[in-house]
Amino acid sequence: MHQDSAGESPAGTSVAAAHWNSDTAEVIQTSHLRSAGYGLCPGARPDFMPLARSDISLLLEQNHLLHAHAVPAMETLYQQIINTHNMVLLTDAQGVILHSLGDADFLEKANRVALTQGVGWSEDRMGTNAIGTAIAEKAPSLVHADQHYLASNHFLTCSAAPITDHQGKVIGVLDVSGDRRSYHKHTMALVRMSALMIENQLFAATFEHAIVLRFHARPEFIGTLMEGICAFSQGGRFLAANRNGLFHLGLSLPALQTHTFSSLFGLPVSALFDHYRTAMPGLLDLCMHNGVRVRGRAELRLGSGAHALTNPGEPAIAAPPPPKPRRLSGLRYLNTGDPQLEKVIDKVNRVLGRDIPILIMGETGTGKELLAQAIHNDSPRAMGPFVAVNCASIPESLIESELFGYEEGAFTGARKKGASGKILQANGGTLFLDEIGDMPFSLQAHLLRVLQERMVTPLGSGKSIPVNVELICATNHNLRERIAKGLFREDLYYRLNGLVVKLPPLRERTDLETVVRKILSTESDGGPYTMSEEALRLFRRHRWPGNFRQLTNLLRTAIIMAGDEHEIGLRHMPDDFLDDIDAMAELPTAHAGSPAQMVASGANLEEMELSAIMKSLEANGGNVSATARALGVSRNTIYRKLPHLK
Ligand SMILES: Nc1ncnc2c1ncn2[C@@H]1O[C@H](COP(=O)(O)OP(=O)(O)OP(=O)(O)O)[C@@H](O)[C@H]1O
Repeated sequence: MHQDSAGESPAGTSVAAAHWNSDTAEVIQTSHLRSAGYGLCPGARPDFMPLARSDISLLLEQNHLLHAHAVPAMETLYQQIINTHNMVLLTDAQGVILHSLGDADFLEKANRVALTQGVGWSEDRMGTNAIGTAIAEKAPSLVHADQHYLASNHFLTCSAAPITDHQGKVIGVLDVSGDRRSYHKHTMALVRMSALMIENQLFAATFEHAIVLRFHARPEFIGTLMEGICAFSQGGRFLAANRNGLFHLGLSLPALQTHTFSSLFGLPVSALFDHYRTAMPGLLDLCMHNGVRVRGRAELRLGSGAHALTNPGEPAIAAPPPPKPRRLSGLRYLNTGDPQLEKVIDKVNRVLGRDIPILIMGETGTGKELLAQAIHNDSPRAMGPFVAVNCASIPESLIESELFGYEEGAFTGARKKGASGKILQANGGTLFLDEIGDMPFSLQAHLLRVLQERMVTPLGSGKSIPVNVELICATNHNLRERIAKGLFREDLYYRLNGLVVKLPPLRERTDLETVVRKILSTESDGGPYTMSEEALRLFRRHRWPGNFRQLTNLLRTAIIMAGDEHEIGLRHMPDDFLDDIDAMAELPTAHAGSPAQMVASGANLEEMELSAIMKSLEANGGNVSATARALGVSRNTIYRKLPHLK
C-alpha cells in the first residue's frame, strides 16, 4: 500500500487510506508492474504534449456522441465539487482528455498543461493513474498521491470511472482530479453515478428504432439511475441492456441475446401495445424469467425521439411524424446559479408529475422552450413524446388541423390518410404550446373543450379519441391585458395557469459568466475558449434584447472569428453588437421624466430630444439602428447625439 509521509493534512493520504482495501492495493500494485513493463521510470518527466489542434478536432468528431451526452453530467458534477481545487475531466477510450471543467488554480503552471484537452493519460504514457488504470481494469479507479507511478503526479488525487457502451465496451472515462489534500471520500461515488448517468443517456440515444423498457422492482426507482433499461426489436427480440438491466436480469449479455421480451418478462409484445392503447396507461406489472416481479414503463422509439407506445399495425389515423429529437437537458442542467431561476426551478420541481398546467412567461429568447423541454425530461412522462407547437408561427387557417388533426378527405388539400394532430402526437407525454397568447380566439374554445374533456375529435371525424397530455404553455404577452382587450378567453386562461413562472431576462441574471462558459463550451464542442475580462465587463452592462438567442449567436460567431486564439475579446465581436455596446456605454442610468414633466421643470427642446433618444435606446436595448428607425432619424444623428447623453 502506498502511504504518504506522516504529517499529511487531515484531508490527505491518511484519511484517504482508510477507504482503501486490499483489493485496491492489489490493483495499484498490478498497475505499477504494468507501468514498469512499459519501460517507464518513476522519476521521469512525463510527456504533457497535447495533440495538435486538428487532431483534437478529429477526436471530438469521433467522440461526438460521448461528448454531447457527457457535458451536461460533467456540469452537474462540477457544481458538486466547485471550490474544492478539483477538475472534472472526460477522456476517450484511450485516455486522451476531450473536455475539462473547473479551474486549474491549484496546479503549478507546469502541471496545469497535464490536465488539458488533448493530453493522453493512458498507463503506457503516464504510468499508474486513475484514468489509465480505469481503462486497463475496466473498473472505477481511485489513485491517490504516491500511488501514482510517476513522482511528478504525486500531488494529485484522482477518481475515475469508465463509461461503457451497450456492449460493455469502454468508450471513455469520467474523472475528478485535484490536489491530493482535497481528497474527499464521496468523490468516487459521485463520479460513478455521473458515469452511469452518461451511460444511460447514451443507451437511450443508441436505440432509436426499438422498444425500450425501463424497469425496477420498486416503482419509485423507475426514471432514476437505479432503473434497469432493456431494448427490444419491434418484434420483441432482445437487443441490449444497460448496466443495471443486466444486474436485475442476472444473465450475461451473450445469454440474453437468445431471449425475447416474452421469455424475459412473461408477456407477449402485443400485450404492450394493448396496455398503451388505453388513455391513461399505468405502470406495467411484469414477472421476470427468474420469478421476480418488477414494474415497468415501455416506449416505442420510431426514429429521433420517443413515442407513446401504440400498435404500429393498426394506426387509428396516419402515423405521426417523429417529434423533435430529445435534448440532453433536465432542470438541473439549466440551473447555473441565478437565484431568480433557482426559484423557478424549485417551484416547477414541486409540481412535476402532478397534472398541474404550467404557464411560462418571459421575453423572447429567455429559454421558455428549453425550460418546457427540461420539465418534460424530468417528469414521469419523460419517456413519452414532447411535442412543441408555436401558435404564432402557424397560419391561423392551419392551426386547427395542426392541433386537432383531421380525417381523410376532411377538407380540400387534406393529406390522403389524414393526420393525427399535435395533441394526439403528444399522448402520454407533454404538449408545449408556445406563444399561447397568439392562439386565434375562435380556436380557444375548442382547445378548452379538449383540455376539459380529455378527448380529441379530429376534423371531419365523428370519433372522439381519449388523450392524456401534460400541458405547458408559454407567452411573452400579458395575458390579462389580452383578456381585457377581448383577445383571450378568461376561462381558458384559468385552465392554463396552474403554476405561473417567469423566466428572468439575461440582463437580470447573476450567472452570466457561467452561462457564457457553458455556451462557449457547447458551441465549440468543448474547445478551449475563455472570455476576456473586458468583454465580460461589457456583457454585464449590455441589455441583451434577444436574450439567450442573441448571446448564443454572438458567441458562435466570436468562436469562428477567434480561430486559434483561445481568449475571446471585443475584436472578435460583430460590428453591430459593438455599436450597441457603445450606445449603452453612453447611457446614464437614470433619465428625465415624461415630456410634460420636463416642460414643467423648464427643460429646453434639446434636452427633451436627448431624453427621447435615451428612452428609445433603452427600449431598444441600446440598438442604434432600431432607435434610429423608431425615432425616424438616421443612425448618424443618434451617433452625433450620443456624447451629449448624460
Ligand atoms: N440556459 C440556456 N443556456 C444556453 N442556451 C440557452 C439557454 N436558454 C436558452 N438558450 C438558447 O437560446 C435560444 C432560445 O431559447 P428558447 O427557444 O428556449 O427561448 P424562448 O423563450 O422559447 O424564445 P421565443 O419566445 O422567441 O420562442 C435557443 O437556441 C436555446 O438553445
